[in-house]
Amino acid sequence: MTSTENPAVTRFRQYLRIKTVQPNPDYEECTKFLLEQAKEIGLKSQVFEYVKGKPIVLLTWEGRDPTLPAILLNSHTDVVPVFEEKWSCNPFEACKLENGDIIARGAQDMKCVGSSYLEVIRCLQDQDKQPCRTIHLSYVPDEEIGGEDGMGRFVESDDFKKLNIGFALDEGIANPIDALKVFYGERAPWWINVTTRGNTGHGSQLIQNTAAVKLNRIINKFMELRDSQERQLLIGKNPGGKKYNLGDVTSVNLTILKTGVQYNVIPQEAMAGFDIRVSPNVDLLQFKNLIEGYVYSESDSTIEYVQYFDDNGYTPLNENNVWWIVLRDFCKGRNISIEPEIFPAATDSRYLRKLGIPALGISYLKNTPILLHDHDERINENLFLEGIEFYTDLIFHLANIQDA
Ligand SMILES: CSCC[C@H](NC(C)=O)C(=O)O
Ligand SMILES: [Zn+2]
Ligand SMILES: [Zn+2]
Repeated sequence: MTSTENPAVTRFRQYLRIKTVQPNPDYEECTKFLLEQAKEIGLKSQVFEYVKGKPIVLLTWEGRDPTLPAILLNSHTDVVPVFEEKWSCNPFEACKLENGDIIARGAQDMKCVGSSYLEVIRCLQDQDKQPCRTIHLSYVPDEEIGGEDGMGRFVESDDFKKLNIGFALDEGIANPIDALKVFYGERAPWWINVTTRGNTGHGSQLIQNTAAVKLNRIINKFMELRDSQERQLLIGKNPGGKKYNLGDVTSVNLTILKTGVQYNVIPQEAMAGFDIRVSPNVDLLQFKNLIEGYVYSESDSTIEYVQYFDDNGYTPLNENNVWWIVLRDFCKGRNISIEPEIFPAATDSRYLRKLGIPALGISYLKNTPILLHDHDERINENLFLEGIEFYTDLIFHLANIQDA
């Protein structure tokens, strides 16, 4: 006998089936779906399109006291590409296994969260529990490719300023153990191209100051920096005596190398691309001077910032942060362990924190393998439903905070 599926799960699976996959996400279909949901629930909806074809869907449930700063529940609508042949079923069918696992691209990152937010509003309305603060649900495009045309543009707009956001929730990551990750900051993503130029000639000679020789010296400096950070991660302790997490150190990775035309011709130009993530413990200006010093120590060498974020501030988790206190005590009361950390990669929260808006990243994915961006990304339907209960009570508490 087949049991009937919980309607929340059915709606979640519908959302997963919309192919918002980069590089050509179907944002039109996605917007249609979200607006239908809003209509069903009775939420006010707005669509902002600061960049053509990249809609930001904003759904609003007004609170009992709309003069109080509002809560923002943010999620991105795009998902990363798939290697379909590596999946055990079609990543855009959202198939469900006997054990309740739902397999789909976006199941963890982060349509489970975006769906849960909608279900939270349904639940609170069913329970006749209108909180005092207004709740906005933002569904933003392009997070997976940097978010400049999504959250980046949104936070700069008057539409955003009018919302008077006091606190935001955004994505987290799965945790294989029985605890929730809570992200209160992230590292600044810098993607750089280092280009060197030098003498050319016959490949049989020992010509001085070639582009490759210069680039090699620069790469070595970056690699020494990488080694120091790796050592800190593996054996170091922070000033509080705790082991470092990845988010606490700065990562440097050589990810692109380009040069050469023919074996016996010394190339006149060489390029190295690095993915650097600058920890919130680091002064950004000093760090910029340090790496530019590496590059400019070689003649005719340049640095280009392909991705650059000039803020690595975080949301302090102290007694003055009433949002954090409520969240921490809420989890404690429910016997849910939490692990506060710095997110190692980049999320849309950085745009909010840069404006001074406190933002915490939580995906209700405990006891779950980390499968974001991986093959067979999945979430169990029972965990998804448990997450809705969690978010419903948590968001109700947060949206009823009086003094913040
Ligand atoms: C710098 S924009 C790219 C964003 C992407 N975010 C994640 C979560 O993978 C990253 O950190 O690589
Ligand atoms: Zn994500
Ligand atoms: Zn992602």
